[in-house]
Amino acid sequence: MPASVLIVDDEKNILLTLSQSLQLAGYQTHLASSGQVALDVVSARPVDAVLMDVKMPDMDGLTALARLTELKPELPVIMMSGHGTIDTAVKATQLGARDFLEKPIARERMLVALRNVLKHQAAMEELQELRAQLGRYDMVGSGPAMQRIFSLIQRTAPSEGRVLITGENGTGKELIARALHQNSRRKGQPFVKLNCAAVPHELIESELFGHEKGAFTGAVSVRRGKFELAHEGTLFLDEIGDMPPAMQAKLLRVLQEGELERVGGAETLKVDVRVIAATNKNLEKEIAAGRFREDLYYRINVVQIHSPPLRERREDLPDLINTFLGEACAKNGRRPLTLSPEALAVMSAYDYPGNVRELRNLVERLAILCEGPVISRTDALELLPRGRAVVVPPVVENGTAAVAAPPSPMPSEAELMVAASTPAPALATPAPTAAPAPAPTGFRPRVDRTFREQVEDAEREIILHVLAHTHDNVTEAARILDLERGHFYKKMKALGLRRGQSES
Ligand SMILES: Nc1ncnc2c1ncn2[C@@H]1O[C@H](COP(=O)(O)OP(=O)(O)OP(=O)(O)O)[C@@H](O)[C@H]1O
Repeated sequence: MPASVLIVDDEKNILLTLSQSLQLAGYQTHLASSGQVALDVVSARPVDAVLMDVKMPDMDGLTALARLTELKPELPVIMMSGHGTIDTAVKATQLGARDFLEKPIARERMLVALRNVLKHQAAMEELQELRAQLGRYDMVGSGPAMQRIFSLIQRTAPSEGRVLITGENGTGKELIARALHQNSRRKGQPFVKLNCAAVPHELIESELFGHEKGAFTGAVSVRRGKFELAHEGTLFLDEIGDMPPAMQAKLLRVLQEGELERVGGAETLKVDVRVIAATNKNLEKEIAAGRFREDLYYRINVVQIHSPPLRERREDLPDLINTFLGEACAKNGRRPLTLSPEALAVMSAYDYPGNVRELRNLVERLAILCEGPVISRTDALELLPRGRAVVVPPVVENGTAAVAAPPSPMPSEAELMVAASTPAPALATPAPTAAPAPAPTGFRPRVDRTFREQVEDAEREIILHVLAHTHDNVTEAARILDLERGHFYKKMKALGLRRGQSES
């Protein structure tokens, strides 16, 4: 997707000339005739960089710059001036401008300045992403359930004992497995993961044990399996309850003897691997139903750690929300948002079927959509899936509930869409006052956005909605929308949407 540049100048000719030059160089452009319109544009749509004149009527460029950096601290702004004095340039830099161009603008100089600021920005975002990924292994929560988990991790990690982690999807089972590895003697060695539910049955043996060249059609070269890759480290077998019975027998042998053969191979290989398994199924029931081997169960279940669903440990919600909110604001270049007690009450009443993963995704949506700086009860209500949010009475100032409110209906899809769509026009023309009446479908056309922009708004909303429903599972979302996965990814990218914290 081309980078988008917002050009701010009160002179129409300059706007058009610069826009033409940038478009020829492959950029997408937005135009604003004043500082105020520029502020509206950046709060309404993704903009990668701003080119702004210093001298403008109404709001001068330096004031607009100060407001812009307050609104979007990460957004790179390049100032332009025909009356460039050292003083203005210094002031602009102090206010956060990344560069300063003198008018008349030399095309090449402008393109170099833009390339530089965008490169710098991309490097900063990558760094933030890495930090966020590292932070993922930090487990948040201080209630009794988490304390019990921490204590079990502390006592079990240094041993060689196999661990079975149980719990619903999204409750942090993988985090627990990683924490066990990180706190074990094996921590400098590999941590290898295999999701048994995600690999087709016919491929699982070669995934685990590897294969020799020519072992089956498609085995064009020798491949080491997860056990070999995890040698001296830890192998995390996620969703072990989905392992096919034939494989369960083969796994049992490796666990008992520490030996394996690659598919199609004659050589016996010795491996030293600590196995940690996880499941969202009740394995005792699976054994009773004949779907899981009892002997394997006893082999993997030396110590069991249960990760309870989030609805059973609501005491951790404030910590989790604050942590995720801080991460999401940093990741999306927003100033920190705070959660009002009313919003916390609404979020605490919801049951989170997708557990912590769902909470993380919801909070990231809040950080992107909420106009802030304080997240209100309405923001929280609009965020939660329709029909599933428990409507709690509003809270009065002293923090206690006011007269019980009648159960207010959840907003309709169309209302949510209008509330979530962005208010500001991209062009310098002020928006006409009267908005068109809603169409018979409930869709409310907007006169301040083009047809294409409104279609994109709707597409963005639909995708976010379905991703929230699938807990950020892109494959599943693509399936629901009947789109090819690659096309769905491209669409997300074109709309400026990112996959957020989803992990498979
Ligand atoms: N206690 C926690 N503190 C911080 N983040 C957490 C916590 N528990 C879970 N998460 C976050 O929730 C998401 C899901 O966690 P994780 O993948 O560990 O769950 P899981 O139980 O293994 O899920 P699945 O069964 O679907 O594989 C991740 O983004 C993880 O960082």
